[in-house]
Amino acid sequence: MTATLEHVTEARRMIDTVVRLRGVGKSFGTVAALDGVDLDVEPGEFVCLLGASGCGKSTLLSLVAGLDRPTTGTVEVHSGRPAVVFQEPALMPWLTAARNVELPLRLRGIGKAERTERAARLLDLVRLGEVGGKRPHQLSGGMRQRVALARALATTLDDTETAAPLLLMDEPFAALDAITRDVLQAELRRIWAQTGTSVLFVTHDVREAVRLGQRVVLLSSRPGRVVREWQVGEGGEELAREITTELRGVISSHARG
Ligand SMILES: Nc1ncnc2c1ncn2[C@@H]1O[C@H](COP(=O)(O)OP(=O)(O)OP(=O)(O)O)[C@@H](O)[C@H]1O
Repeated sequence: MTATLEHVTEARRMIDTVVRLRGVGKSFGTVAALDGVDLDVEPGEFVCLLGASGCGKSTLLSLVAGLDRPTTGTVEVHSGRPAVVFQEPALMPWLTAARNVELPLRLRGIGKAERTERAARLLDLVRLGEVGGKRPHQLSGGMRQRVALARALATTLDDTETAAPLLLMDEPFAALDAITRDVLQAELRRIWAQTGTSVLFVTHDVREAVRLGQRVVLLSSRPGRVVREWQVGEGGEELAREITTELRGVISSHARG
């Protein structure tokens, strides 16, 4: 077991980029959603993609997830199974929390004993160890989103494989109340640090981006292009103000255009 984990760590060290986008453009008919986007995500890196509504954030995430193809440019993803978490948890209502987490393992043909054990471990990781037997309607919105996160981790984390894990998150906390959102942001940072997964997190909330990301990438409005990016260090408040000013500039220049 130790040897396997060492192999995994070594292999992850050898991959220098999990996501690499070069000159990516995407058009829907006459609507240019993205244009000339270059973006890298390194193994274990937490990148927040920030932009106003309609700037192409979800489109970019769906290209990385392989749900759609770019019109121009290249999308390379070096991850065995990237997992997506959306704003809505999209759980199967007839399955318990534990069975929902097991689902991606079941689809990969992993046997009952192993998937039960892995699902229990992941539910512990998201601090839902006590509620594995409950169905989605018996859980709060925040708990349902924790189950969705555990299910995504079941998809992308794998003790026995060498591929880098990757979580793609599309405004996953936007539908939650402020207190629950605050708690889940802290939980996500803890889980990211514990699992070493790369995260590409889409948001229109500057504070959320600065709180969560190691790097914040600002997209312009239609077509979405990378305008600027920041490494997040100390002084989050000041950085949030600087990014907000830049975001407002991007929105007003779009409104004039
Ligand atoms: N399947 C599609 N067909 C046609 N137009 C689309 C399609 N998907 C996205 N678009 C358009 O592309 C642009 C970018 O959409 P996208 O959903 O990626 O933006 P977003 O930044 O995620 O927005 P929001 O924050 O509001 O979710 C929008 O103008 C949208 O109307």
